[in-house]
Amino acid sequence: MSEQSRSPYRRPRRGKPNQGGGQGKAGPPQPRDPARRVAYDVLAAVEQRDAYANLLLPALLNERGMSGRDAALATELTYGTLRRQGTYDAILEACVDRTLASVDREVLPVLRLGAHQLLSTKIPPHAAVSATVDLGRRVVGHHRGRFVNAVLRKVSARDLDEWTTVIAPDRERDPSGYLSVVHSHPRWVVKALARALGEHSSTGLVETERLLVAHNERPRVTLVAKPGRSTVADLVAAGAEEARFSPFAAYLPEGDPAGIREIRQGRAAVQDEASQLVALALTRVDAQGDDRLWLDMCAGPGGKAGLLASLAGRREGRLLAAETLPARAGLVASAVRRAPRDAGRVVAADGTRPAWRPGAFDRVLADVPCTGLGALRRRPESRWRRTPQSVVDLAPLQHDLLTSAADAARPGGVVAYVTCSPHLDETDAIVQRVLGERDDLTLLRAADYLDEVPDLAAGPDGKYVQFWPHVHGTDAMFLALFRRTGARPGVYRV
Ligand SMILES: C[S@@+](CC[C@H](N)C(=O)[O-])C[C@H]1O[C@@H](n2cnc3c(N)ncnc32)[C@H](O)[C@@H]1O
Repeated sequence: MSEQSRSPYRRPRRGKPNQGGGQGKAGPPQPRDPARRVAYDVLAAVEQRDAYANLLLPALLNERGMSGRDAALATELTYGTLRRQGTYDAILEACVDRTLASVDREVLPVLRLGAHQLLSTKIPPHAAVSATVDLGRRVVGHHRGRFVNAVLRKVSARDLDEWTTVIAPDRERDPSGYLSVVHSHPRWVVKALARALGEHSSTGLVETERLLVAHNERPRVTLVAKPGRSTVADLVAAGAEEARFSPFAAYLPEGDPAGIREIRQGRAAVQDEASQLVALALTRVDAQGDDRLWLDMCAGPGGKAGLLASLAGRREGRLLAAETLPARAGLVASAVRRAPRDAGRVVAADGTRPAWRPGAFDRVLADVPCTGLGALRRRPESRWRRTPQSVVDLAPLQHDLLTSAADAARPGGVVAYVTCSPHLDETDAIVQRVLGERDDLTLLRAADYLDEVPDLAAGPDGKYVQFWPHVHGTDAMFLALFRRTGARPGVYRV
C-alpha cells in the first residue's frame, strides 16, 4: 500500500503539529483521515470488547459511506495490524519504559497501528508517525498523543528485519519461540500446529513456518454457486475465476462480492473451498439404502447448510438444519431459502438434546464449535483470543455432539465430523475417544471421497482429511467420515 503521492495526513499550517486536532480556535474536529479512524475503531473494539473484525469492519465502512481507496487502506491497516500484532507488541515492549500490559487499552491500538505502517507498509515514516500521532490526539487526547509520538519515533529507528534480530529468540535454541515472535502467533499455537503437522522442534519446524506465513497472507475470496440456483459459469461471467478443486467454487480476485447479482439474490455465497468440499464429501459416500433425510446438526450461520440443502433437493431429499442459537438459526433459514424443491428446514435446537428420533437420518454432519485455529487468515484476532484452556473447554461439547450425530444416523448411514481447527485435541482425540466408546462406527478413508484434491490424507492410516492453507490455499478444515454399522439397543428408524 503506497501513500507516497496521496498522504491523508495534512500538516497544520503553523505552529507545532499538536496544535491541530480541533482543540484550538478552528472549532470542533473535522472528520479527516477516515481510513485510519476506521482501522482504529475496529482495533479498539477487538481489544476492548472482543469484537470480530470480519463483522465490524464492513459494517463501519458501510455506515461511514467509505469505498475505493479509503476502504482498501482501512482494510489493509486493520487486518495487517491484527495479523502482525504479536511481532509489533514485542517491538513496542522494547520501546516503552514500562510493560506493554500497563499501557492503556485505548492507546495500544494506536501504537500497533503506527508500528504496522512503519514496519510493513510503504507509507513514508514521517507520514506514518504524523498521521498516527494526529489520530492518537483525536482518540486518546493530547497528552497521550505525545506518548504515541515518542514511542513511534523509537519504533521508526529500525526496519522490521533489524527489529527481528533484536527481539526474536535464537532460532536454533528456541525454534517455536522464534517463529512465535517473527510470524506473530502465540507460542502455544505454534506448538499445536507443529504437532498437527507432525513436526518436532528438532527438525527446525520448516513446514510449520510455511503454515504461519500463509496465515499472515490475505486470503482470496472464494464463492460458492449453490447447485440448482446458480453456476460457476454465472460467477465467472461476473468476474470470478473457476476454482481449483470444488465444482461449485469460484475465486473473486477483486471487488466486492455484494456487487455480484447471484450473491445479492442468495443464489451464491461467500464460502471457503474446504468448507464446500467437506460437505460434498459427506454426500459422496454410498448411503447403502435410502437417501432421503439429511441432518446438519450445528448449522449456524448456514454456509454448509446452504450447499447441502441444494444438493439434497437435487436428489429429492431433505435437509434438517439445527442450530442452538435462535439468532443464528435465522441466518441458516436465509441460507437454505429457495433450495431446489424447498429441501431445507431449520430448527433452533441443541444437538446434544436431540429434537429428532435416533437413527432417523441417512447422512449427518457435525460441524462442531471449535477454536477456529484453522481460519486464522480470515479471523486473525482469534489467535490472541483463544487459549489452551479453550481447547480443553470445547472438548466435552465436541465429544457429545459427535456422539449425538452418530446416534442420529441410521444403521448404514453416514456421519461427518468437521472442525475448522487442525488442533489434534479437537480432531483426532475426539474421534478416537468416540470410536473407543462404541462399536457401531467404522472410520472411512475420507480422502477417497475427495480424490481431486492432493495431499489430504492425515491421521492414523491416513483416514482423516486435513486441509492446509499453505498446501491447498483453504482454511485448515478437518474431516472424519464414519459409517454407522449397527443398531444400538432402543434405536429405531422413523
Ligand atoms: C463451526 S459452527 C458451524 C458452521 C456451519 N456449519 C457453517 O458452515 O456455516 C458451529 C455452530 O454450532 C452451534 N452450536 C454450538 N453448540 C451447539 C449445540 N449444542 N447444538 C447445535 N448447535 C450448536 C454454534 O452456535 C455454531 O453456530
